[in-house]
Amino acid sequence: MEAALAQRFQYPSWIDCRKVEGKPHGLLRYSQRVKDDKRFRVLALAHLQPERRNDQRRAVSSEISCSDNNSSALLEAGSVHPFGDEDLILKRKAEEVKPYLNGRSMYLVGMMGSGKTTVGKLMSKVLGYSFRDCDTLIEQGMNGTSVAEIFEHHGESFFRGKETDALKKLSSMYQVVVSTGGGAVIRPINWKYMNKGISIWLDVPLEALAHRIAAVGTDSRPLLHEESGDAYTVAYKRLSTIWDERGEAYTNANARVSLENIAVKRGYKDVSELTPTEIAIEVFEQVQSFLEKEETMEIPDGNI
Ligand SMILES: Nc1ncnc2c1ncn2[C@@H]1O[C@H](COP(=O)(O)OP(=O)(O)OP(=O)(O)O)[C@@H](O)[C@H]1O
Ligand SMILES: O=C(O)C1=C[C@@H](O)[C@@H](O)[C@H](O)C1
Repeated sequence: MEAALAQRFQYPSWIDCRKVEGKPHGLLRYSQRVKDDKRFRVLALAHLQPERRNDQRRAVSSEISCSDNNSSALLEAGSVHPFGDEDLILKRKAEEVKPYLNGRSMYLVGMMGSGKTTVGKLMSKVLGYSFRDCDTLIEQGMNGTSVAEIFEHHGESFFRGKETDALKKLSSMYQVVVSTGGGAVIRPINWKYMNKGISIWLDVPLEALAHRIAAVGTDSRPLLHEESGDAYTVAYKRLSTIWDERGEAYTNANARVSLENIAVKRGYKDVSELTPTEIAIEVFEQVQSFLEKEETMEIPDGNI
């Protein structure tokens, strides 16, 4: 019965065995002959249990085989967490990416409630970067006046000016993970500042955003605040209008992290199952892809 319920999935990929040596859990153990080949194809077959355990990881049984052009072998069969210890994976991912950042800061962009603060704090911790929240910086610069009060007493355009000033200041810093305000993407000048670092768009479905915002209330989010209606419906309607106005602007980011894509990749039923750590891992994956593309686009010296 359990076997019938189990989901089966495959994740074949080319890997460099120098990268997997010493991975935790002792799962990827290769013979010296295979190690000497350095690059080979690994096919991992895993059986996902449909239910999550308390520790938020899925227990699976797995078979890992590898092959090169001439031969193939079953390397390991046993029980494994396919995404392992997420905290450790996140730490390793950060260590992998960090040397290629050259100290550049990371700017998280996305709609209100997309997780920029939550994910950004995790990223800064594993990178050893500092974390800055652009809204908080604006509030501090106004002697603690809240964003909601700034909107109420001075209007949105005054706030946008302060937001640009804050981004300008942040752009002169290195090794910072910045959680930008949801509307930072609408002014082209802000991109000039964010482009000093690497920008990442957290792309979260509106339904999920509305659920999150309904759960915490709209008091601190003046653009979503309305008098009547049930919290989810009000948030969803306002988010839809805002999305129509600025959805396109988010695509200017250097990298996109789609929660729907991660959920599909991990075999989850929807994005609500994703933990902030899993999202942060994907952020580093997408940053890595961006850096690889950036490198191939660099013009070699002397060819200008
Ligand atoms: N992966 C997640 N799953 C469920 N809830 C989450 C997730 N990430 C963040 N949240 C929750 O959603 C809410 C918004 O998160 P957060 O403050 O990090 O978003 P934000 O993008 O910084 O929002 P804003 O731009 O409005 O300040 C918080 O209550 C947070 O706990
Ligand atoms: O989406 C927006 O326009 C905003 C998002 C918040 O982070 C704040 O910057 C402010 O409430 C405006």
